[in-house]
Amino acid sequence: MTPPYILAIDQGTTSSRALIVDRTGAIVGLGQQPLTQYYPQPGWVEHDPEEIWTTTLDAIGVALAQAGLAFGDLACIGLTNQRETAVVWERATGAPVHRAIVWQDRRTAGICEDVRSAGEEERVRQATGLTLDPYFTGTKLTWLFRHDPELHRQARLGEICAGTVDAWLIWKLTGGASFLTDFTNASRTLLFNVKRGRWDDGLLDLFEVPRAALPAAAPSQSRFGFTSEEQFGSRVPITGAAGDQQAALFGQGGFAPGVAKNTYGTGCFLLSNAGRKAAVPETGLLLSLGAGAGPQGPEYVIEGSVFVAGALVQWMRDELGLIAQSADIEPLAASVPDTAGVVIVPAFTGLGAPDWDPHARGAILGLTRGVTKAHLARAALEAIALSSAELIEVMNESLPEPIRELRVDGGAAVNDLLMQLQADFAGIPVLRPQSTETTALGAAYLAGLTAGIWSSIDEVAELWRPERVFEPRLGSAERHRRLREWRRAVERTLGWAAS
Ligand SMILES: Nc1ncnc2c1ncn2[C@@H]1O[C@H](COP(=O)(O)OP(=O)(O)O)[C@@H](O)[C@H]1O
Ligand SMILES: O=P(O)(O)OC[C@H](O)CO
Repeated sequence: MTPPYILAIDQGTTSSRALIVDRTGAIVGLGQQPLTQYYPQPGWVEHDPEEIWTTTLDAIGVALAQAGLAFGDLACIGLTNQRETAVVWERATGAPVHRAIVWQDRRTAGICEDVRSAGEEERVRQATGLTLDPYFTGTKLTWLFRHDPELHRQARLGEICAGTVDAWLIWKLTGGASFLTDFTNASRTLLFNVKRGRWDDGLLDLFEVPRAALPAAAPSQSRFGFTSEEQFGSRVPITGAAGDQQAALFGQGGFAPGVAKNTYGTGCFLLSNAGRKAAVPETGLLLSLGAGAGPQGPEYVIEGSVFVAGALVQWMRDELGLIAQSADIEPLAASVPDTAGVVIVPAFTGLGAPDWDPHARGAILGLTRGVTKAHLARAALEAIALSSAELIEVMNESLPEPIRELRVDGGAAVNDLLMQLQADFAGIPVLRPQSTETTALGAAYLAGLTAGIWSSIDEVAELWRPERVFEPRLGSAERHRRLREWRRAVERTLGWAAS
């Protein structure tokens, strides 16, 4: 253990985690607490904001105990979080007024369609870099305010705070002293102008979100305040914050254009550093702000988000009972040489990039009498790899140079078969770093750079080391055949739930 120590908080969709990172980038303590998922109606997904906070606190306690450190031993804190999820609370008391509406929640598909019918899609896309989809925070706030006019009135008066999970946790960590969000999270709200780097008044009007309810936005490497002495016994500075996918790109050394990473968690998030050019892709991908924004101005990322990846494995485990643990999918899938023609499209919550169809629903195609659960397991891993491979092809159209290698992380990146399938279907090497905790490391690097623990990006870049490289083994013709078959399968799921 090499001091100083950084606390990296990684508040994810399914769990809250805390990691203690030392000067060498080693993880010397780790705490993790699962988070309850609420599904009040089909297509709705909620979290309890208080539980987001208490699980975070518990995870911090476990991480510190494991490292043998006290809270006061921490030099600084870096925060990273599930993005887009909307949290609304009372400014006076800090009490949440509603459950958090999670990024996966589809309840605002109708609101998105109304905005689209009003001809506003292109204006929204050019200002925010995002597509009109229930995924993003903006329409979740529209929904909350429409459903509670009194809340809307209070929000206009500045009595309500509305933000993403980073804003909520910064507020809680600082005992209500800081109401701040970072640029990367703000760039996922549909309310933030990514070209101007500020909230967009026209979009606030369009989505009926009062400016008085929103936090101030700051670059990821900023001073976000100090922890409350009353709660923690010490004032530790929060010196970095970023949405988890931008943090992961940073943790993967994605400091310059051309580096791409894919995170395999609940969903899959493919991000590529796009440098300082703010061109919105035309191909169903998103333009967002990157964590590397510094004094020279903002840095952009191009992103393709797949909503369901590891969640498909979870579904096979929890709902179908095909496996006992997520890791069991690998030997089961490896017990057969192919899927026997089965293709699974896990459009459980609609489809993200590049189709953006909230009405798509999942399908298992190509079933025959001989299909076993092993074929289904293999088809599940192939679905994760094929959806990402297709996104790489699409992303290449928006990049000056095609992606040459893919850096990977996230809970499902430990799956060797999945990584091999990814290399095969993408046709490029897949590089898995020694530490797949790149999201938390990204937050730690951001915080440590601001606090002066590392003096430059170059110093941080040296901490990234590959653990294993998966080389592509599939011929080009077969690879293209599989991608075409995947596209045919996806097209069968589009619009399914629309009528
Ligand atoms: N060995 C494995 N093979 C495939 N999927 C896995 C494996 N281990 C975990 N997963 C999946 O990875 C996801 C957890 O990854 P994680 O990065 O912790 O997710 P999140 O940050 O979205 O909560 C779960 O959906 C789980 O099913
Ligand atoms: O919590 P994760 O890792 O599933 O990531 C969630 C993403 O930020 C959603 O955009």
